[in-house]
Amino acid sequence: MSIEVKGLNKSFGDFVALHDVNVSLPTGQLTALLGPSGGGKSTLLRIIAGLDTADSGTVTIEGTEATHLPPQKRNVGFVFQHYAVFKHMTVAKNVAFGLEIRKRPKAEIAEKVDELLKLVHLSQFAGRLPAQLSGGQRQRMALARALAVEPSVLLLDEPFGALDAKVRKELRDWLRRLHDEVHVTTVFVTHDQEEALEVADEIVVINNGRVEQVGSPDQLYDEPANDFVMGFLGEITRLGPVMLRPHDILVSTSPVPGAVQGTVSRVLRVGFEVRVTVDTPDGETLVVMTRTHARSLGLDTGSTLWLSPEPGATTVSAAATAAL
Ligand SMILES: Nc1ncnc2c1ncn2[C@@H]1O[C@H](COP(=O)(O)OP(=O)(O)OP(=O)(O)O)[C@@H](O)[C@H]1O
Repeated sequence: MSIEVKGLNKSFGDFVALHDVNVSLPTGQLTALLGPSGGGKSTLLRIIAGLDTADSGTVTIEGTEATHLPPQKRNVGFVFQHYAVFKHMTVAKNVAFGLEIRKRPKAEIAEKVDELLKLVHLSQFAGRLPAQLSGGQRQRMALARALAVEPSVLLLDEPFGALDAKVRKELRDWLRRLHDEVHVTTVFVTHDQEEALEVADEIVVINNGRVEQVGSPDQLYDEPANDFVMGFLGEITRLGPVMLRPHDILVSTSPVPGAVQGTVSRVLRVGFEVRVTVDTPDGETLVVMTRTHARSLGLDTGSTLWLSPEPGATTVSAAATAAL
């Protein structure tokens, strides 16, 4: 294991930011810490980096007990959303910085900087100042700088958070490719489920200071541990005793044994999908997504429908979801 976090607790005054957090992250993997704002993702990352201390619990990095080690002794590289770059230094100098303070030989530094700038596709900008780069280019420079000292672990806190959607998506694909090339154990924080599902090998879902589930994108999607995980990864709706995805509901215009009966209150066509809002006799409103054109089913406001989960649909119990 590259990173082992055991029994971690952290409070700020009365506020519990992390509650008995346990995670094991294998070497070489790209892991996302995913969850809503304020859930504790950054606090966990900062404690792994050594920028913050836990009230109790341990952090082990590559087999070394690191709980009380200062950041510079942990062999971690980090990149934060509001990158701290040296504004007066060129891109090449920024990347070389960590190696220079470690007093590496000049030739070795030059070679390493060259190699890293190639890796992040910034070779032609080596002589520019950070202010002369775009936001995405600056983040790539920050990644090259973090990688320069060959950390055993790379920690990224919403590294693309401040960038516009298109650049964000490009950098996301690029990070995945970079990771496939370099294989350094990487942990990144995101509140964007699509980003986590697309990029990560493994996702740690964190909410209210607790780990809700750890798993591959497929595991989380196909076997969500609870309604929170399922709802955070996409839209869910309640159908009788279960929660499920709106497109996993079978619609019938004639009675089906065991199905939930309801009345259509709205039909909305969005491209190839039809979103049908249905009111049930016990006062619930749910949304069904169907690709069949509503007209072919004869659906209209006021129609009666019978709804049941598609065979094989992923469902979680609705018992604990009263608070949703
Ligand atoms: N230094 C601090 N003092 C007091 N409270 C703090 C401090 N740092 C974090 N918190 C609180 O701890 C909780 C978790 O914060 P954290 O930054 O870890 O969340 P997050 O999941 O990373 O959220 P975001 O995506 O918004 O960054 C928040 O409610 C935050 O207000």
